[in-house]
Amino acid sequence: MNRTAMRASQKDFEDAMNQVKLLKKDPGNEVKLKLYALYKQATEGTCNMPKPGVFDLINKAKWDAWNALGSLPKEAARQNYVDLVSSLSPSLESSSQVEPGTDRKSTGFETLVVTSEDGITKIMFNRPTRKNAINTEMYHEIMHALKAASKDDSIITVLTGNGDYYSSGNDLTNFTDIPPGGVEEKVKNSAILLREFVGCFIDFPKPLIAVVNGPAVGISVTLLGLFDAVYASDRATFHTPFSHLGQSPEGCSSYTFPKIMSPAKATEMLIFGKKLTAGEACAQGLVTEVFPESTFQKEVWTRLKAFAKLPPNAVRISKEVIRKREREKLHAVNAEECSVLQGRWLSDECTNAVVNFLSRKSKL
Ligand SMILES: CCCCCCCCCC/C=C\CC(=O)SCCNC(=O)CCNC(=O)[C@H](O)C(C)(C)COP(=O)(O)OP(=O)(O)OC[C@H]1O[C@@H](n2cnc3c(N)ncnc32)[C@H](O)[C@@H]1OP(=O)(O)O
Repeated sequence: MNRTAMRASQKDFEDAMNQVKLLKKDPGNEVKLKLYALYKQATEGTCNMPKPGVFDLINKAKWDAWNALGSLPKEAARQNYVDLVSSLSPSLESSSQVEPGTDRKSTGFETLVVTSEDGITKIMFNRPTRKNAINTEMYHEIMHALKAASKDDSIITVLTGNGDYYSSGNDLTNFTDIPPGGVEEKVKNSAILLREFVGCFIDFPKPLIAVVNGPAVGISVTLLGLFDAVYASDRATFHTPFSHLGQSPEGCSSYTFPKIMSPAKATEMLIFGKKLTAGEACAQGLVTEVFPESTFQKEVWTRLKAFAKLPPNAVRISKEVIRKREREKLHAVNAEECSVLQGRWLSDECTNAVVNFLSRKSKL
């Protein structure tokens, strides 16, 4: 069958939407407007929105692109969308062969489920049997997903966990995979990876929201200081046992935590490893609001959907105004924390703690 005779299925269309997020190169504004217009036409039909005002430049450009499609049928728009994405990414057709049972919305990710709807991109940690511990692949995939989310049509981005944990932090088996260059090379590369990873959170341009569905440990806690809002189930706990692990604070927490919760309270968490309940974390300002587990998902997602209806430009510009003064400082803190951690990872204190965990002699 030639392409014009083909009709893209809903599955092809969803695959194409996911593929757009994985594009390595920004396709440029003109193509992005075409994609937007075809997507709206395919999902909602003929443009039925009021024309935005002349000063709302971005939304006016989007409206113009959608309106220009006139009464193009939904099926044709869907096919044109798939064809356009396919022309941007030659690998689309082969990657649409997804293993049975794989969540189609997360095509391309091994450790995450990434979905985008109602103006919200949701990045869900998806290693529930490992308590969503972050292995090297997951560090890379989170960075990839954040970069895609920063450029997509969504208004807000949400991180959450699949299963009973939000995340148990760094996967301690990351310490076991020593390359031919030896442990020094491993430590150096790990510090580069960590710095780049945390940098993605510092620079993220849209509101970043954590939906903390259960216990959070280590780096998954420290990063919360870089989020714009943190909603937690009353089942969640917040634990940064760095001294117990022979390590030191990261994720800019050496700077953000004393500011958020006072130096003394930050000391209890970051040096003495005090585990906070969700209520305590809220009282300290790390968590925005706590919800009962029984209504957590419903209440939080209702609220987030309302946030995602706000005018996109106002939301993005407001985040920039609030965050920009601190960005340079945060990058400097991040660099210093990573440099200190390199030394810690080579210490006997750290080695012993990791060996004890991996040989099942210790748990938090
Ligand atoms: C030199 C190279 C360094 C490379 C580093 C790269 C960049 C790192 C940057 C960040 C640095 C550090 C920050 C941190 O995050 S420190 C915090 C690290 N996390 C932990 O110490 C948690 C360890 N886990 C536990 O203590 C427990 O598992 C738990 C979380 C309290 C849950 O206990 P549980 O009884 O409810 O469940 P359990 O049976 O233990 O867990 C199920 C299986 O999952 C495995 N698992 C859980 N968490 C981790 C983890 N963080 N790392 C590796 N594996 C984990 C657990 O072992 C179980 O597996 P199995 O069924 O026994 O095989």
